[in-house]
Amino acid sequence: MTTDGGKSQSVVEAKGLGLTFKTADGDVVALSDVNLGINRGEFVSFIGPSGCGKTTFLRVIADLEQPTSGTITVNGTSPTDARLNRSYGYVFQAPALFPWRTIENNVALPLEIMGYGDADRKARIKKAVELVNLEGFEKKFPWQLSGGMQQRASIARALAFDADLLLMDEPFGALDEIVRDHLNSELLKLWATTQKTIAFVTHSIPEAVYLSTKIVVMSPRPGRVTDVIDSTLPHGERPLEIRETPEFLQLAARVRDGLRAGHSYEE
Ligand SMILES: Nc1ncnc2c1ncn2[C@@H]1O[C@H](COP(=O)(O)OP(=O)(O)OP(=O)(O)O)[C@@H](O)[C@H]1O
Repeated sequence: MTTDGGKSQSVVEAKGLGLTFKTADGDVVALSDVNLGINRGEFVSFIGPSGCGKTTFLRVIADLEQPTSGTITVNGTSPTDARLNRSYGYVFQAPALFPWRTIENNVALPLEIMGYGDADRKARIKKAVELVNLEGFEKKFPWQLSGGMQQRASIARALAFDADLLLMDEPFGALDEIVRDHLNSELLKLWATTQKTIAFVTHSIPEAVYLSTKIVVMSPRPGRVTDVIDSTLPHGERPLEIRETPEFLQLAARVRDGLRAGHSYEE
């Protein structure tokens, strides 16, 4: 296994990565021969049909699943070391906030676990809450907030300890289109401001194209990467209207072609 000691631009490096789940009904090949690099500061989206291994790949990065073949490094180390070094924040599909804790106390949770002192904790909560535009809602409970605001709170929680890498598993999948648009443009701003590296799972072609500097198209049975598209759109903030430009539509068409090629069934 090669490591770069954290010096290079590479945040995630997967080589020949495979993961087969052993189940009562036999083997399930969730990932097969995945070769992929994510560089520092990139916004990488993973798109593909249900069951193609997107979540599994994120979970391997996060050390929540163990690969059965190949290698993967995170920040130049093993995923286990990266986890112990608090190298990433994880945002789940559902907000997963504790209902009995206020927003600020939910954001505080990882900081409490990590043993940050009172003053440091307060400063970090303030900064994270500002980054997701939730000022004024710190004392509210999750159930007093809309779904979009709850998801912003869980992003704030993932940002609170300032990990360089943000893993986001379909964070806006359950939200309506208008709210999703809004959160997409906020997320881009946040990414441009913080210069984090983001790995983002989605089912939506426009979302993947709008957000990403790189789009990884995956296909199921077994989960493999069928196309890696470097975005030609400007990096950094993008107006929502960019989605009507020929360049955007061309990228979207390429993603769609990649998804079609990976499908073994009719639409
Ligand atoms: N713990 C597990 N045990 C057995 N099989 C699993 C396990 N976790 C995932 N799988 C299987 O591995 C495959 C990949 O699952 P994964 O959740 O990574 O797909 P996905 O692309 O994220 O899907 P979705 O878009 O629906 O979230 C699926 O066939 C799934 O059923």
